[in-house]
Amino acid sequence: MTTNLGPPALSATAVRKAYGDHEVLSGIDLDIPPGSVFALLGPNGAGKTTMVHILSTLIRADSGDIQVAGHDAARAPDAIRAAIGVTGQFSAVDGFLTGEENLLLMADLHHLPRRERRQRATDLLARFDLVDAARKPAATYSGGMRRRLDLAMTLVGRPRVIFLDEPTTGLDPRSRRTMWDTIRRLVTDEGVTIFLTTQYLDEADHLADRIAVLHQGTIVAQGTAQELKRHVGGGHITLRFADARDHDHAARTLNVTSRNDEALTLQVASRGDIRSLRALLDRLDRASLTVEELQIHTPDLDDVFFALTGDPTAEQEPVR
Ligand SMILES: Nc1ncnc2c1ncn2[C@@H]1O[C@H](COP(=O)(O)OP(=O)(O)OP(=O)(O)O)[C@@H](O)[C@H]1O
Repeated sequence: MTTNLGPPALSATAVRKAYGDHEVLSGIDLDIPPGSVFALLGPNGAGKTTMVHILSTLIRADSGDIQVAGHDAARAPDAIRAAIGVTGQFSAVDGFLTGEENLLLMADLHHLPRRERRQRATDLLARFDLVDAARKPAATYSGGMRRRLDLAMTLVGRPRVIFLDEPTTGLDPRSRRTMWDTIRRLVTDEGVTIFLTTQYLDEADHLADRIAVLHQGTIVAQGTAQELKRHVGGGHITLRFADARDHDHAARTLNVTSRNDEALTLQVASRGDIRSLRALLDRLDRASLTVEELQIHTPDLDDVFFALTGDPTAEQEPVR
């Protein structure tokens, strides 16, 4: 849910970064409202990690303007660092320490007062469902518990913007769902802004209010999951006929995108909405053609991703 209060939590204008003559980011613009989840999607090597490193002030862009949590990256990188949390693929969890000790250590690093430090650790252990494991070494934790502890440690400093670099890579489906719920709760309960990079399209679909697809250094599409799916197309209806004559007649009557004479199927481009479905069925009725089976394929983020990042067979249409 986008609460859209005040100025953006994060904005980038014309951000460029090159390593030698390899331009990794060629003019990136982003505008992320507070209290929302933003997902940056892109194939390997697209520049996602570079973008996160620039936004979190770990490295500097060659040019462009960046504002995070109201601070300018060039003028006040320390203020940005104080306002953000970053959990990456390399976790900050120390396996020799217990979950509680890891949190207390983090509280010390943030110079929390003595009483507050213990209270914060206790609250976070409860919130991240780690109370039973609090006194056990983190090395004994499952992958999902470790990720939750890592995220809890990030929250010790009460960040306003959190960068999550592939937060569920390597987790089993149930742990991924728990992690998704945890991330969404952070946004609804505390109004933090999440900047997520992921290689999982369903993760972006499930979590993100807005998604940007990064490809070869530029953002080739940006919008809600629904907007991206609508613009890219790729939806179709598959019709299966019992009778070869009906199949052939329908193939000549309808505007088909492909036909299979063995399976007696036809594919018709469609967004899968009720109006176009009714129009299709009316046409079949008027021609007295009997359809044995009908399947609707609505475009998913896979279609979007492949259309934009290089499946040569996919339909392509620029999106903004
Ligand atoms: N320090 C560096 N020096 C030279 N080239 C670099 C450096 N860091 C990144 N690159 C190059 O920049 C490109 C983008 O890398 P980046 O890690 O940002 O991509 P990514 O989208 O995060 O990919 P992945 O999902 O594989 O992590 C790659 O071609 C990479 O080789």
